[in-house]
Amino acid sequence: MSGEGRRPGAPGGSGRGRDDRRGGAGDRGRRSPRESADDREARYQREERRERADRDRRRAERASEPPRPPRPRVTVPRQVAFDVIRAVTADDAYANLLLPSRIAEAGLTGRDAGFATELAYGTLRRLGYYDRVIELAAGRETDRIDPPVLDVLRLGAHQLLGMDLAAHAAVDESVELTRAAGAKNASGFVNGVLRTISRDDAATWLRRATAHVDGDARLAVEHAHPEWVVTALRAALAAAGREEELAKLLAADNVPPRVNLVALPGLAEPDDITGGETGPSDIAPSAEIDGVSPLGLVAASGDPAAIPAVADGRARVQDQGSQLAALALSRSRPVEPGERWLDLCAGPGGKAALLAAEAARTGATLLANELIPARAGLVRRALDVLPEPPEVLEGDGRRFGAGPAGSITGPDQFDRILLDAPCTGLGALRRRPEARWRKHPDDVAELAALQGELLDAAVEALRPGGLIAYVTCSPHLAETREVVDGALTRHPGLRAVDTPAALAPIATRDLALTPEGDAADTAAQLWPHRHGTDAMFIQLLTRTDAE
Ligand SMILES: C[S@@+](CC[C@H](N)C(=O)[O-])C[C@H]1O[C@@H](n2cnc3c(N)ncnc32)[C@H](O)[C@@H]1O
Repeated sequence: MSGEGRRPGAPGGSGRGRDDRRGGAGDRGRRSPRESADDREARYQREERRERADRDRRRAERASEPPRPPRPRVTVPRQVAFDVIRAVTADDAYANLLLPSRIAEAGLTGRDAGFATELAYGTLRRLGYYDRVIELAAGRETDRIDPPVLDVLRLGAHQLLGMDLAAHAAVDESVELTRAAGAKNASGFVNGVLRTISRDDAATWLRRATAHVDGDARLAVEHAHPEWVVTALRAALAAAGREEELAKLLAADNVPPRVNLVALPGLAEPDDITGGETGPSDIAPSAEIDGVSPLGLVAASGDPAAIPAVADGRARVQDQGSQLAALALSRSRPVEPGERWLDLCAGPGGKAALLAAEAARTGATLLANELIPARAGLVRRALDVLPEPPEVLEGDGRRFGAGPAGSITGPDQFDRILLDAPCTGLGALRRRPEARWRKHPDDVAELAALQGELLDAAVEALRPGGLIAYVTCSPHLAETREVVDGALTRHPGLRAVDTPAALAPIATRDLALTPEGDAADTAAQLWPHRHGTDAMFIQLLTRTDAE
């Protein structure tokens, strides 16, 4: 029979018999001893049809099954965020400097870039709070957890409690991250701790973390600030008659600021920037006029760096509190042609650029000084957009005035001096997510001493009748009012100028700087929760005598 020759498995063919191959299981392949060759062939065909049908059914079943969950891999935004957090906690990197370059290297854009940013910034901002939750969930102190594993847990805790992401994605990817970070043997621990955290909601964990804690210690846990910072902010608010606003201030520190822009006078007008100029990005970048500075805008869509005026340096990203600080110096009294201005601590040059533009349009001359050469380079770059960029000196600001031998300018040289002093930056915690955990109370005393010496140099370099703006992006009293009080005591000819009154006609709205009934307060303290700015402190001072 022709069929037998073609089918290797058929009896009498070249291969083994079918029954042998099947091991004789079941009915299939069983034949009666008296089966004819035709019957056998028919049976083979039946079996073959049945086998084919079975195969097709199995294939169809496989196709209709829900896809098996792929082995969780770490998504790129999570990996980028973890790498940044690691660099911050292990190598003291600055997240705001590192993250943009890591996002660009990973090719993240749009929502993915925003996701990586929220993961990294949100985790770093609330680091102290997440550590408290991790201790409760793990039943051990965080300093007994391997640092890379602790960072995985912090990132996981933020996804569960700060971002409300799906627990399985947050937990599974954290376990993968643990392996990728070379801590494979801790993956069970990470899984267990994060599953414990995921069993309760954010409000429950907050209640647990703040149980038996009161006062500033409680606010510190609740708003993820070190306790000493809470206490310092309470004192600063109290000095401005606003102690009851402490919780609002702490909450504002945890909200990323809007991107504020300044239009440099004489080079760009705020109206030009809102006027539909389009750049190369897919979402047309735009900005709208808003905020407390007359030169200020707020980025509304797209990448602000792609706004043409920003791309060519005529407009800059700058906090509007910083804008008001520079304008308090340049606009609070008329400028006499030929005035000499000094920016004593200019790096990286944000306020110097604004002052240089103001000087250029009023006939004054600006000199900028910066201690750190690399930062002096940034100042030069910031000033490059001006037709005649001001000179930038490199050196210690304490060399100005009639200071020690080596004084470079002698006394009574300048009509206006900006002293935007090196400080703790406790007023800019919104934009530097890890900063609050890096500062130490000891930093304050050291900086306050330097601030006092720089202010002495500024007083000596100021001509009688001239104007100083003493500015810090910290509201800490030891860096603000106490430095000013010290200088007023040391320099009998120095007078505090009513700074709230000076700012009133400059700002776009009533800043309500002076607390009710305190007409004697000459300082201006801005606040994130009240003004949408960093907590800039501004004190104008003048010399009434020839010292
Ligand atoms: C708060 S920042 C100034 C910010 C700047 N005004 C701006 O708007 O971009 C203080 C600067 O003072 C510099 N600095 C620190 N000690 C200094 C000193 N002894 N003399 C001069 N500059 C100093 C720091 O390097 C830093 O660049």
